Amino acid sequence: MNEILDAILASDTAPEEFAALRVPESYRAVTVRKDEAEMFAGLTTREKDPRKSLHVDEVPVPELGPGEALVAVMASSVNYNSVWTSIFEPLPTFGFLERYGKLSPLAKRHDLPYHIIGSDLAGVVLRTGPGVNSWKPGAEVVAHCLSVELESADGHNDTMLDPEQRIWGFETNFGGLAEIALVKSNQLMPKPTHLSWEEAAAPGLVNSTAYRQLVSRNGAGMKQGDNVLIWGASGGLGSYATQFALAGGANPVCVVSSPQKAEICRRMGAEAIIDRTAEDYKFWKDDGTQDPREWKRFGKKIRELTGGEDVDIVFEHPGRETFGASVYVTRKGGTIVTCASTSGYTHEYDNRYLWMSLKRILGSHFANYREAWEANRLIAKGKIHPTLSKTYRLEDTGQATYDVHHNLHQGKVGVLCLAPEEGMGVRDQAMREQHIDAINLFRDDLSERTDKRSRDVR
Ligand SMILES: C/C=C/C(=O)SCCNC(=O)CCNC(=O)[C@H](O)C(C)(C)COP(=O)(O)OP(=O)(O)OC[C@H]1O[C@@H](n2cnc3c(N)ncnc32)[C@H](O)[C@@H]1OP(=O)(O)O
Ligand SMILES: NC(=O)C1=CN([C@@H]2O[C@H](COP(=O)(O)OP(=O)(O)OC[C@H]3O[C@@H](n4cnc5c(N)ncnc54)[C@H](OP(=O)(O)O)[C@@H]3O)[C@@H](O)[C@H]2O)C=CC1
Repeated sequence: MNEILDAILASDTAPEEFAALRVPESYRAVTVRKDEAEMFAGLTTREKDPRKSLHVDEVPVPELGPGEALVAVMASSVNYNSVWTSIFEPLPTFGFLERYGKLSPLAKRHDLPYHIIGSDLAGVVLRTGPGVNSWKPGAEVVAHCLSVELESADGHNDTMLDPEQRIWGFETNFGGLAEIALVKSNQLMPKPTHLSWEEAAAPGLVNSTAYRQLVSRNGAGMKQGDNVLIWGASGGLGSYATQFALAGGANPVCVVSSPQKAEICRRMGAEAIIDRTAEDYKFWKDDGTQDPREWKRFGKKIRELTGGEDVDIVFEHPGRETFGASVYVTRKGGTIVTCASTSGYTHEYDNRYLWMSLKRILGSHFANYREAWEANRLIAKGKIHPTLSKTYRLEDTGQATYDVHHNLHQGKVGVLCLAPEEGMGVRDQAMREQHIDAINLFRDDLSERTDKRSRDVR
């Protein structure tokens, strides 16, 4: 592994030298273990502690198949699906691996008693399998997390509709929170040259998801001037949705839960911000009854901020707790676009407000190949920026995941895999300088941001 790291850090290693490097037999990876899937039985969701279920194990390098690549992972990031996996909710992920394993002998490799998690990476291609021509050893890449087989016509227009669609590192094995990852080569995209490894690894999953959900014609198809209500506007998904709204000429109405998060939204350029903690909305009177007066109070607040207008689009993901309010506050003919249900997946809303006002609810999930590519291109062009706030070592992924589980984080949380420290891997310093303030906007404090500007990055 040291030889691989030296070759990457040298930054002028030729592709043929990368191809000649010996791939080790094993590597360190963050795993959950099948025999621990019941370890949190009887505990509440909040009590389930990722620090107990996530391990850093030495695992064998998987056999490389046709159309695949082995990537040396410099950095990865924590996604909320890392939280779901680590608390074995809503299902232990081993069922996904077992089902995938039935597909073919190659897919059977994924069905193991341990699951290497992680759905983002930035790193360097080490080896490619038969049939891979576009990517060579030594290429600096990021990977999106769409794994598809594409043997069925169902997915030929929109690869998210493939019946064998899976999220890499969640529904497949050999994910990105590791020193080496196995991906299909179609997941690979060029690493943005102005970003460090951990910055480049941060946007992938959430940026692509927000792009489809909000911008793409497969999602809400946001247009200039739209009012867009964004829940968790400084969180993983929301921090990209807010940027897309601002960059696309829409008006984000950002919902957050603290003055610090409100300040981050302001720094991004948003003006309409609601602190849900300060406003103390109680959309539910008890576990089974919502309070429409609270929906109305929320709607009035939105109207105050928009000059009397209702929202064209609600960017939904909290789910059960907010969904009734989201349907209520959407304007006539508007769209509630949802990709998740963090607070509970059985939603309740008053359907009269949906049909009488001709609103629509739209389901959205990750992004197809093309959308993921377009979302990464926007990062590479400096139109949309990573929202990395903090970076952990691979050994501390449990703590990093705990932070996200308990909503202690801002934006995205990064993990250094092979990268020995933050700030490495920048290839276009001039472009970085142009965007440095935006890149560091989510960093914890100003002094850290100043450090990052002046550090001599490799
Ligand atoms: C990019 C990042 C994303 C995120 O972070 S998303 C958030 C994290 N993800 C989640 O929380 C989702 C986790 N996944 C799940 O909870 C489950 O994954 C699903 C609920 C989505 C699906 O569960 P399943 O048990 O796989 O569902 P079934 O499709 O109901 O399959 C069971 C059997 O039911 C059959 N079936 C499906 N639809 C029908 C139908 N309409 N009529 C009759 N049968 C049906 C199937 O074929 C299959 O059958 P057979 O067991 O024999 O294979
Ligand atoms: N289908 C898909 O493709 C994808 C789905 N997801 C899912 O989306 C969800 C969010 O992911 P992500 O943005 O990365 O997570 P984060 O935790 O980074 O951000 C979510 C934000 O939502 C807000 N929030 C959480 N709970 C509630 C609540 N009960 N009411 C109102 N706001 C709430 C919080 O912001 P604040 O406290 O400031 O209000 C929080 O910061 C997860 O369930 C994840 O699994 C994520 C990516 C892709």
